[in-house]
Amino acid sequence: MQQFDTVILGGGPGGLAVAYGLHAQGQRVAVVEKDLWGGTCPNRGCDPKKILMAAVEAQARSATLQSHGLNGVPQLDWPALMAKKRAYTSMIPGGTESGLKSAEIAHFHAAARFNADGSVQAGKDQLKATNVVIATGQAPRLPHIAGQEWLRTSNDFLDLDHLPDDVTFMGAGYVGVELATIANAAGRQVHLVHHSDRPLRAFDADLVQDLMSRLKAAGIDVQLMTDIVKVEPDGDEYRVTTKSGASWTTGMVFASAGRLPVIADLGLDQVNVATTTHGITVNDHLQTTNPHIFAIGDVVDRPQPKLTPVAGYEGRYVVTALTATDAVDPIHYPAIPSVVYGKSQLAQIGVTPEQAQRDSQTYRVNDLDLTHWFSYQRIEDPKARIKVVIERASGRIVGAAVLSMEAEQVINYLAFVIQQKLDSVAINQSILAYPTLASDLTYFN
Ligand SMILES: Cc1cc2nc3c(=O)[nH]c(=O)nc-3n(C[C@H](O)[C@H](O)[C@H](O)COP(=O)(O)OP(=O)(O)OC[C@H]3O[C@@H](n4cnc5c(N)ncnc54)[C@H](O)[C@@H]3O)c2cc1C
Ligand SMILES: NC(=O)c1ccc[n+]([C@@H]2O[C@H](COP(=O)([O-])OP(=O)(O)OC[C@H]3O[C@@H](n4cnc5c(N)ncnc54)[C@H](O)[C@@H]3O)[C@@H](O)[C@H]2O)c1
Repeated sequence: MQQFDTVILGGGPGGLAVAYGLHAQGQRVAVVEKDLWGGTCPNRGCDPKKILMAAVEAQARSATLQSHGLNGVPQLDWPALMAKKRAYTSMIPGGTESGLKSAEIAHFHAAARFNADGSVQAGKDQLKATNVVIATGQAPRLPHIAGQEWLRTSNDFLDLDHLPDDVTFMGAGYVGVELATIANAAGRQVHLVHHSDRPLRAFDADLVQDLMSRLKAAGIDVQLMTDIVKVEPDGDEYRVTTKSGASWTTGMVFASAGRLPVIADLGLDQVNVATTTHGITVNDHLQTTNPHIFAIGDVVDRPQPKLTPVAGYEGRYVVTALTATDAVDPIHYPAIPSVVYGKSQLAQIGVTPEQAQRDSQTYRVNDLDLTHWFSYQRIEDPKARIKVVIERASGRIVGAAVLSMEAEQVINYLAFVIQQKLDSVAINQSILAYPTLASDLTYFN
């Protein structure tokens, strides 16, 4: 039995934020990881996806500038791109582990599980701690259809030696839209199949429709209101069949129909930790139904989007909660930006235009077509639009939804504007380099 102040289950962005934070405060901590040190984001999520996306973005920039004195659109070389991705990801687990080693943070490579006495079993090691933090994340959900065993996931896509000529994505959420965009840019025939009429449900419906039009214009076969019911081998390929009886052959089918919390094998019932189908139940101090066990990041059942910066923020909150001498306030989140990356990026933050329309006494919405604004005309962005939500009483921006090739930058500027409660007078106090995206900020409200 080894004794610690805090044991952390999961060595992803959430768990590592807790481990380093508590270690810096002088706690004896141990972190347990069953698979790849670093977790989903740097190994098989955000970072590898964004490495592939760099080539997609460069290709898109070249394509739109064909009428702008540029000749020729570069082609994606999948093996070379994958080699670049692997050069990055292959270093992550070792680099993360050696970081823990040099910080002298105890770490165990094993699937952790609670024992009935509340200790944590990590392989042959039994770890006893005053508190435990669960940060075990989510894993891809495989829909229950005939031929489920033939479905691949984002983990497979992001490490494919060979990308088939024709691929199908089942589910048009973040993962489906982003990976479909990459496969399409690599010159593959792509089917993006969604079961309802509302892909990317958390985002503004008008802007999602604009994005779907962009995906279709790029040649992606977007099928809404379509249920895939069967996948079966057909020679070297797979045959996909829908509920309406339509069918086609495709090289690979990827389940991009959401992710599920990793909770099944943790022995949570032994330690009185309640869960729902969405994850671990926590209060507004991120404490589970067992007061000595906390949970953070993708594994928790909370309404905040499941994103790396959110996992890190929750990790830092738990560090404060476990080291403060006085009682800490409930967790309060700043406005959280989310971005669906691609040739056209879709981003959102704060009060949504839909919420604003429901409460039009409090908010107004500026729906601006930015396509002909200099910043977007310069790069020949085919469609740039922003809906800015403004609080009537203060005149301040409190939310926005953006579609453009530059949305990831615009949304981060707006994150500062919203967080710092800047009104247009305050923004005008700064001299911002012109002509840039930042210098557009004063015209949004
Ligand atoms: C394809 C894809 C793209 C994404 N892109 C973005 C993006 O662009 N931006 C963004 O912000 N977010 C993105 N995300 C989401 C982001 O990866 C997650 O929000 C983030 O990784 C959550 O961190 P976490 O620490 O909660 O969980 P994870 O990173 O999933 O880490 C949990 C860790 O716990 C380990 N574990 C599980 N069970 C046990 C056990 N019993 N014992 C020990 N260890 C265990 C797992 O192996 C894993 O390493 C993406 C996700 C995917 C899948
Ligand atoms: N850019 C980013 O920040 C980024 C990128 C990828 C993933 N993520 C994170 O990972 C999480 C998971 O992403 P995701 O795309 O897997 O999930 P998601 O929940 O965003 O989307 C899955 C979609 O699939 C649909 N669906 C469910 N069952 C289906 C079926 N049988 N057939 C067709 N469609 C079906 C759902 O209605 C949903 O719209 C996201 O919520 C996000 O937090 C973030």
